[in-house]
Amino acid sequence: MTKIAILELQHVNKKYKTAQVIDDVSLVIDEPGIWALVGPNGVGKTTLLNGICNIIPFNSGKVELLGQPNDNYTVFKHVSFLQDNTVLFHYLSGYDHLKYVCDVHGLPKKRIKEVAAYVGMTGYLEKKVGDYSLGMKQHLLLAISIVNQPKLLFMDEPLTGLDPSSAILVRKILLDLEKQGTTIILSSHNLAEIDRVTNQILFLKNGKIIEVDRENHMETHYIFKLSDKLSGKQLLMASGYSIQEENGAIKVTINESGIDKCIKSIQDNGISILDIQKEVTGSEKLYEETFGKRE
Ligand SMILES: Nc1ncnc2c1ncn2[C@@H]1O[C@H](COP(=O)(O)OP(=O)(O)OP(=O)(O)O)[C@@H](O)[C@H]1O
Repeated sequence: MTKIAILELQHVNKKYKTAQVIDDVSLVIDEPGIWALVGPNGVGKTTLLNGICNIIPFNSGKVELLGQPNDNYTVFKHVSFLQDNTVLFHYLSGYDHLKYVCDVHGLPKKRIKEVAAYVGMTGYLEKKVGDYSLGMKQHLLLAISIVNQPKLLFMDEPLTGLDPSSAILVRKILLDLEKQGTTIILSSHNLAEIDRVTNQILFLKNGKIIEVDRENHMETHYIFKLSDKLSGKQLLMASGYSIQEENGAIKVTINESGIDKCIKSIQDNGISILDIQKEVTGSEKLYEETFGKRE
């Protein structure tokens, strides 16, 4: 039996007047997971997502979502798209928006409060959207896009206007959804957040998709807080580890496979590890290699 792709693009094109924004793009995603769609301002990320979700027509080419053509609207029972906040109605409350979407999907009313609590917007659910801040609108957009527990979720800049704690919450929600089997394709300029949620990046450049598996390019760092920073630093340097000092902690750049040995060598020298945090980086370097340095 042939496997049904989660998302399949066949030779899609989009031209605005003379500008070929999407140029003969083909892509198959057939494993669940999170993909980041990345590229400089104006490169065509929103155009691509809008075309995929049939908000605007491509000039040519074919799109299939969960094995169905994207003009078969029944597929949108399982596919959601978090667009920018211009899709919201200022004279309606968050509750009104969610009620409408629940009615469309045939979901019970209790789902409204459930999803509002999950995205942290219970406190302003009844307020009119016209009185929402940018971040509050973003929470509502997120609630709308996940209320139906989609199998495939497109997100255009889901982190816009979010304070750090909201960004952390969104990260948790993305990882929860991924665990539940939702495939997420999100456009974002926030490379540090992307590093925290996925290895899989789709760069958009000159109308073409460049697929990158960051696994081969990522760097793993462990940030140690030690009982004796100076001795720890000397020990790690003498053992040949690549280290940096950062806010009173020592950051060691090391493969995951080498971390146990590193921890043991610190402890064997009588130094206590007070805290240890893992950080993965890599997409910024790849971005610069693909598009040049950001100003
Ligand atoms: N309706 C339209 N008519 C004409 N040109 C358009 C239209 N919509 C977008 N464009 C142009 O297409 C290009 C891609 O725009 P798009 O909004 O898709 O980029 P983006 O990668 O999402 O940008 P950003 O990161 O700034 O959100 C831009 O040059 C933009 O000016």
